[in-house]
Amino acid sequence: MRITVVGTGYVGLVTGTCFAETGNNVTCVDIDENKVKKLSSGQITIYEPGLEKLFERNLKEGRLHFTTGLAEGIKDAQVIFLALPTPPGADGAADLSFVLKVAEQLGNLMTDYKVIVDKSTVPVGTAEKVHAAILKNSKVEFDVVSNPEFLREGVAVDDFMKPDRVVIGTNSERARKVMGDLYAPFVRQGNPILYMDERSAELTKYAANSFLATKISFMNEVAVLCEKLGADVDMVRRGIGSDDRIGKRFLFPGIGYGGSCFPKDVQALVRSSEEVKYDFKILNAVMDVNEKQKVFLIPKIKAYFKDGLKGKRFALWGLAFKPNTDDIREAPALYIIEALVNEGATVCVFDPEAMPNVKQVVGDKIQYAKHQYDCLEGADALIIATEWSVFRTPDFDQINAILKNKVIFDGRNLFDVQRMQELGFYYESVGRAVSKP
Ligand SMILES: NC(=O)C1=CN([C@@H]2O[C@H](COP(=O)(O)OP(=O)(O)OC[C@H]3O[C@@H](n4cnc5c(N)ncnc54)[C@H](O)[C@@H]3O)[C@@H](O)[C@H]2O)C=CC1
Ligand SMILES: O=C(O)[C@H]1O[C@H](OP(=O)(O)OP(=O)(O)OC[C@H]2O[C@@H](n3ccc(=O)[nH]c3=O)[C@H](O)[C@@H]2O)[C@H](O)[C@@H](O)[C@@H]1O
Repeated sequence: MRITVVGTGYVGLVTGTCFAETGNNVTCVDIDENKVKKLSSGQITIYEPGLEKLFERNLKEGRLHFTTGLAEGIKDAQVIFLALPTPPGADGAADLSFVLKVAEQLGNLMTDYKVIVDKSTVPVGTAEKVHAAILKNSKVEFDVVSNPEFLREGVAVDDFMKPDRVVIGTNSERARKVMGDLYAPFVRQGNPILYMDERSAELTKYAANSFLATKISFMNEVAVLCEKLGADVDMVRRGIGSDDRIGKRFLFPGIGYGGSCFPKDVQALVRSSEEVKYDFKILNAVMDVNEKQKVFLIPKIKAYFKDGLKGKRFALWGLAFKPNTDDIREAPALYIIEALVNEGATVCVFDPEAMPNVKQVVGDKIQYAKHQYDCLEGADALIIATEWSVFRTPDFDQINAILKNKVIFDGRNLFDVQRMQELGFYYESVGRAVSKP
């Protein structure tokens, strides 16, 4: 099939590459000239494990093309995916201007039947708005489909290639057939394509992200309670997760959910609810808990350093909002850095992938180490903000030798408390006992 993907950011590039991998001819369109230039010359623009190999192969074999020209990009396409940004507007609702602008342009450019697919995360009713925006200028038949994306950064290729489910929202039989054929190679494992109406598909995406965020905030509150009541959140997590009705995944407490999606999508669903005069109480609490959780470690750090944080030096491991990505959007580490710097502390950071992105935002307010152990030099304590694998089994002798005090504040519960006790570290984590040698 001939496919066009408009918007070649995270989702667009993964979508385009994976459809090319299953034999389709894909053109990716983006207004960012620099990005298109890089991608056309074989330079990948995002860090995503496993993507580069597929990208290079499909580019070389001529199934993947990049352009800044929308007209040229959609000329022969049977299906056009819109993978455009939907950032929060001033009131927290999703800003649809990117999507609707392209929809209006498409109306002028289309010369034969096409299926236009909303891949972006968009509020209920957007498919109808996109339809209306295209119809304003269009002289040809078309269908608009809602096909939300559920991939996670860091495992995006696997999530796209082997999805738990594919949601296709349309009432058009013609579009349903096209989408079914396109996704057939991805659902061979027996996972379903769920056909539904556009509105249900749109709400499914927000409900999924909001439910996952709720699980996380719930566990973060359980963790607080564990600390107050002397229970261990790891045990409680295992205890409840073994029940199939609850499930083991997304029960890890920590320093709050970040990233480009959970924070914005939970907020957008709350705004959508308000528009229909519904007070979504649970989600307001989920957001509240998450705000507090991002700086959960700060009071612990302040309580430890009774003489204040002014002049103290901290080593910080992990900047990305989660491991295996260089994405720092809404990363809890940034909130921790801000709080420490505001208290007059010095911070030296290390992250395997995200340091260039942090440098752009935070600049020389902090120091950047070349190696995870370099930033421990002269530090009063180590703080862990992202659970990269390289941080899970560090050389504790080296930490001990370099770090000024044997003090670790761990926002991701990486180490066994008993072991830290034996190693002689003062060690605080989330929802577990404190190791006080
Ligand atoms: N990042 C993720 O993990 C996921 C994101 N989503 C949703 O997918 C959508 C896209 O997200 P990302 O890929 O992360 O965004 P992104 O910000 O990485 O990429 C968007 C791209 O669209 C381009 N663009 C903007 N206006 C354009 C125009 N008029 N014509 C052509 N290109 C244009 C930008 O230059 C940029 O390259 C959002 O609605 C997001 O919520 C859904 C699932 C996962
Ligand atoms: O709509 C989106 O963009 C995507 O949002 C999330 O994916 P992503 O943001 O890439 O990352 P997750 O793995 O979901 O993690 C999100 C945040 O939750 C935190 N988290 C996750 C799991 C957990 O148990 N505890 C926890 O604190 C992570 O540290 C991270 O900050 C969803 O998992 C995807 O299904 C969805 O497609």
